[in-house]
Amino acid sequence: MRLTDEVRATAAQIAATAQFVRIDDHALAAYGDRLGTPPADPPGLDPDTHHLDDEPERVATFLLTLDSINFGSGWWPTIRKRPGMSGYFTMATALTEHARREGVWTAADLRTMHADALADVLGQPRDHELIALYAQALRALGDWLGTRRTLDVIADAGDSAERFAEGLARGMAMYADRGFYKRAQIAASDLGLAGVATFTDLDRLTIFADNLVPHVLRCDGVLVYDDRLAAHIDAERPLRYGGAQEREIRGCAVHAAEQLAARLQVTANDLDHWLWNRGQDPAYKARPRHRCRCVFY
Ligand SMILES: Nc1nc2c(c(CN[C@H]3C=C[C@H](O)[C@@H]3O)cn2[C@@H]2O[C@H](COP(=O)(O)O)[C@@H](O)[C@H]2O)c(=O)[nH]1
Repeated sequence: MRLTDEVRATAAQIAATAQFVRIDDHALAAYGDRLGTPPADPPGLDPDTHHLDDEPERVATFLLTLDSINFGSGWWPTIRKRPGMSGYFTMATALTEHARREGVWTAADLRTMHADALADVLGQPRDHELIALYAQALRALGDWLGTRRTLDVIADAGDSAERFAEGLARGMAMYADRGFYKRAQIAASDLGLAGVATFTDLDRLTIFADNLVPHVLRCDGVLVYDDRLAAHIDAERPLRYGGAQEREIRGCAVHAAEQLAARLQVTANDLDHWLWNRGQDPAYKARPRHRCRCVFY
């Protein structure tokens, strides 16, 4: 089964049997009106926080590096965030500044990545467990790239974002987010957004099941958590990766988004950017969202 079909099937299965999370069909039906018109500007990577002004090979390697550490939301309360920046943008900006100062890391640099050096680049404590996981993820990326150029790895996927995502998920355990493949899919999407990949099947991608898009849907009444789960999250207690509650939050979000995308006649990929950027609003950030310490989001 193709990767995105597996994600859609998993989400439908989870939604059909969920005990702790449900999709409110009335809120879903009315959500288009609540969302209003789609954002005027198409999704794009912010050039201030992403290293895009470089040779295509270096931009591609930079984005694959960034998306290989595009996780940690379960640790966000424990990291040093930059003023006014979310966890993701704290890490993306630090990596961008390093790339502009020292150049983009090559696969050989990645293979020998140490937590101490990475912590210094990201402005984080050297002994933080998330940084050790980031260093492990970057060494794995260096090994996976081997002697290949990033653009050649992209070319090997032809014009298919899905095939590229399948290659990441098969090649690196830290991308094998079974049933959701959030980072494998967002990596393909980001390479497309940056124009260093010309994928023609981005409409096959689902939303990227992180912890912010489900939170936006919950705040907006489309997802309803049972009282105990809601209290657990509102008390900022963590959820276990792969546990029923964590899977139901992500699965119901993916399934609701698939229905919403069809109803609004937008791609799930565009809907993701719409909802994720909606979630940057302080009103959403002010409410606790689910926290899960894993290497997938
Ligand atoms: N579904 C979805 N999840 C995304 C992104 C992005 C960034 N994508 C860039 C590309 C285009 C956009 O304009 C962004 O500039 C990060 N994340 C996830 O969010 C979480 C952190 O959030 P916060 O606490 O706010 O930093 C964390 O799990 C991270 O993995 C996205 O686009 N979609």
